[in-house]
Amino acid sequence: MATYSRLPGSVALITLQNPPVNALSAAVRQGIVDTVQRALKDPKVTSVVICGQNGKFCGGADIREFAGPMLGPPLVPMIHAIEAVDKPVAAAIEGVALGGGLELALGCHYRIAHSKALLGLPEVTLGLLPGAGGSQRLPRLIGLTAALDLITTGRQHDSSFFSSLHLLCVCSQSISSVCVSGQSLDSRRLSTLPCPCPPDVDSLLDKTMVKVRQRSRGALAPVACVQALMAAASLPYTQGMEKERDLLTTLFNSGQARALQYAFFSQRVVGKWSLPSGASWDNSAARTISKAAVIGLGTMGRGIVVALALTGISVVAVETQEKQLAEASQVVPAMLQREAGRRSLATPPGVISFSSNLQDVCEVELVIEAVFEDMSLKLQVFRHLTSVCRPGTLLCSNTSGLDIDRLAAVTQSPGLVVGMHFFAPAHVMKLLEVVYGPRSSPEAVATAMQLGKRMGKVSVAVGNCPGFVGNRMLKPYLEQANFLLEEGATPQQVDEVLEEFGFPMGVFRMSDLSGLDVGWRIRKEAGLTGPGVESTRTRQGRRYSPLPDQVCEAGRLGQKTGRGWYQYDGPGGRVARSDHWVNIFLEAYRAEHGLVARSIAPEEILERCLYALINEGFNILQDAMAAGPEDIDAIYVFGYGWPRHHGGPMFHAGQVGLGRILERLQHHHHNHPDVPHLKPSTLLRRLVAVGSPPVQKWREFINKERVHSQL
Ligand SMILES: CC/C=C\CC(=O)SCCNC(=O)CCNC(=O)[C@H](O)C(C)(C)COP(=O)(O)OP(=O)(O)OC[C@H]1O[C@@H](n2cnc3c(N)ncnc32)[C@H](O)[C@@H]1OP(=O)(O)O
Repeated sequence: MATYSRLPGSVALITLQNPPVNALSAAVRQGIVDTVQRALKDPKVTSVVICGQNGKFCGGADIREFAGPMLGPPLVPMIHAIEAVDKPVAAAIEGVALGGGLELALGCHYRIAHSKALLGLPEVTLGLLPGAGGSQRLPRLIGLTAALDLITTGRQHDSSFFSSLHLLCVCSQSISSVCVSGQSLDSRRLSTLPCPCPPDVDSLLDKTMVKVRQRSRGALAPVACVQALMAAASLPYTQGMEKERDLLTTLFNSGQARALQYAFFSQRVVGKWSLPSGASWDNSAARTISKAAVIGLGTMGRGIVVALALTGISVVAVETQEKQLAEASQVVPAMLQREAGRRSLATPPGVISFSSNLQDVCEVELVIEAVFEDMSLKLQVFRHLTSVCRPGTLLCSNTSGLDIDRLAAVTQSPGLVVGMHFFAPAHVMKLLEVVYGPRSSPEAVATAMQLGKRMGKVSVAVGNCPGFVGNRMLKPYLEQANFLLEEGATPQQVDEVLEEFGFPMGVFRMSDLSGLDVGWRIRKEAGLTGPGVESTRTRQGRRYSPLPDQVCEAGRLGQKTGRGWYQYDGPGGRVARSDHWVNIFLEAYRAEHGLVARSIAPEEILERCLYALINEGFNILQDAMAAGPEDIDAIYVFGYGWPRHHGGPMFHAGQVGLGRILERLQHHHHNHPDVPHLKPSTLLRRLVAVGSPPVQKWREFINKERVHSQL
């Protein structure tokens, strides 16, 4: 709703009230319409100020309402009516003015903001465009070039940025009242202004279109944003608004908008974590960490040190190899400085001290071990840590899939051990898997989750199983990609299909980037390859492709060696080019194993890779290793490049139709009975059997099934 009050004198104050962010729900819109009318009718009122309750102007349209029928007064005519009134209306912005909130402010005649306010038009991130006149008013105020950047990226900025664009005036005190009166409003109605465009407007629009298409392949909203701004640049306001409306309608009805809105809420759902034990975010206290240590200063360790220091935590960075330590003590401060500059931090970074002595961690509150991915080495480190650290120190491992419980077992306080699985580069990537074992205490999980949040990560609590959630699902995906090569595909064909779907990189390019030796080592440890293992295509009772092992044996470890599934311009090169060697190698491999290459349709490539991955997601939910589909989807969107406009693998499954996924998995499993990952999971079957409920209902269904022991 919106409340109305008359300040002493002649100013009417309208306050938006819809906690927590004063989103423009039907009730708020109705409140605005009513209170503006009241201000207009009151002869004593000469000007109007619109503000938001609790120090927040407005977080935009109420996203939760998008799923239901449209109720209450629509935004566009409401804002238009405000712009048309003949008493001056000012938006007094504190906290946030985002999306529809900023569009409302753009309909006002004046905008004044607190210096710390955050403004932006993030609709594109929800699969929409600023469809309440924002795409037409903003470029008229700040010019086409700046508006294109803001609207197509959805970036948010503080008020000093916007005041430099003459969008608002900034004040440094809390806003209690603003009064503007006595001036002509003609030039304050943005819809009546021309749109300032650069001389090479067509080239600007073309270049932006190419850029947005490259940035998020297959995403509709950024393209629609550019089209709306083209209209602003070339058409009168009224026709521009018609274009805006048509584009918005198309976006609203697209699956992409639903997927992106789901992604918005899943990011928030995962913060409200719960464990099978009943411990959860609202009943578990977290410790505040001010001093931490990182053990191992390879690529991951260095990134973790920077991520911690950026939050103001003092870090003891330990590396026992002198050469590595010397290199890290040069590189890490530079990384920190660069990242701190990029983020223009409010908190000064924490102090980093480098050491080669594990003893130096004795005073810290939390340790993150990031040594080489080798269980015996990690066990040795944990035994040492438990003897040198103060009782009560939290011991975390950055393992990407090893058993947290085995590490906990060698410590004096297994309850204080959790996994903190970062993604490379650790100071940049948003995802953090917080891995709890059966003995991890709620306090340890809560602390790791909160620390992740402080570092700006999307932290997801996951159970302790090989590969946890992300890498466990990646395994069947990689496996299918290798099988497809055996059957006749090339790495480029597979990658193109996945990139067309929206992944920034296909599976083979991604493997080359990460280093092919990572998986090779894991397969050796699992006894799947290496000296003494017979070179067959069935190992440990299931189909196995030795292709990636043989590529490694040829010394091709990916980008770092300049050769992998592709060739690069020397070691460390980044541009992947197809390699004749790979084609000859694949032909020889097929001939050796009596395989006849067939032409494989893109649909089969996509289905086998994605549905095998999705099927493992269902197994993970069934095993209670993730609390709900949102957890899996957040992991894939923030850590594995899953295109956000497809919501995440589990959401995508719902959009494709669970019945269809089941039917295709059955089909592929029938053709490849020796591939257990293609066998449809029990949970998927159960969901189809009860009529394929929407993804938002799965959590409840799984919990019920578990109670009745159906899973
Ligand atoms: C016709 C088309 C015209 C207009 C279209 C739009 O306006 S679309 C909406 C555009 N606005 C946004 O995209 C802003 C989304 N919100 C945010 O970015 C952040 O929530 C915000 C406002 C910066 C606050 O961040 P903070 O970290 O402080 O809180 P949090 O994100 O956890 O949010 C708190 C709870 O508020 C819910 N929420 C936030 N924004 C909206 C919204 N616009 N509509 C509905 N609900 C919103 C959020 O889900 C949290 O609720 P919870 O129950 O805890 O999940």
